[in-house]
Amino acid sequence: MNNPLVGVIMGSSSDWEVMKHAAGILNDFNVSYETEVVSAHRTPDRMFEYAETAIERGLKCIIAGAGGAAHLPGMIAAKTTLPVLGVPVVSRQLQGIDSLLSIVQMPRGIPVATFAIGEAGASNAALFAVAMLAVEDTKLAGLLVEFRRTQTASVAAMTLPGL
Ligand SMILES: Nc1c(C(=O)O)ncn1[C@@H]1O[C@H](COP(=O)(O)O)[C@@H](O)[C@H]1O
Repeated sequence: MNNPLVGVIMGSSSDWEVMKHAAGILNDFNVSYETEVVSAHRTPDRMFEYAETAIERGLKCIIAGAGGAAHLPGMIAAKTTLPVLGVPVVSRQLQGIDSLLSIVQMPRGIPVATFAIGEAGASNAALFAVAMLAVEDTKLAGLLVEFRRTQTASVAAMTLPGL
């Protein structure tokens, strides 16, 4: 693949089961991306370096997933002006409510676009990244229209089991 356009990062390898759904969507749309474990809490220096070099490395946005005290998306957003898309990962004790609130309740001035808890949020964050890139890429825009068309057709074809 070409130089990565999207960074997909997460606080721990244990987040991969959720975050792989973002990677899967980017694969489907043939969007180049990189995946890394970066933690604001456990690898703060690496987190700063990742955010500070993101623009010069050619990234256009960063999808950041974390669970529990999920400060990673907000801290990445604090150190880069790239759009940051936050994915709350389901946590063991509080089922991801803690992750969601940690990501969504940013102070004014440092936004993080926050998605739903878990797999659907990871998929939608990637679809949102695709939509942002598609603004300047007509081929990608066409793929997005096709994706919606296929989705609409598959929902229209849904049947329900009898009683
Ligand atoms: N929320 C964060 C951050 C951070 O925000 O910097 N770093 C790791 N974590 C989260 O800790 C959870 C448990 O991690 P482990 O499974 O490694 O114990 C993960 O969901 C991770 O995202």
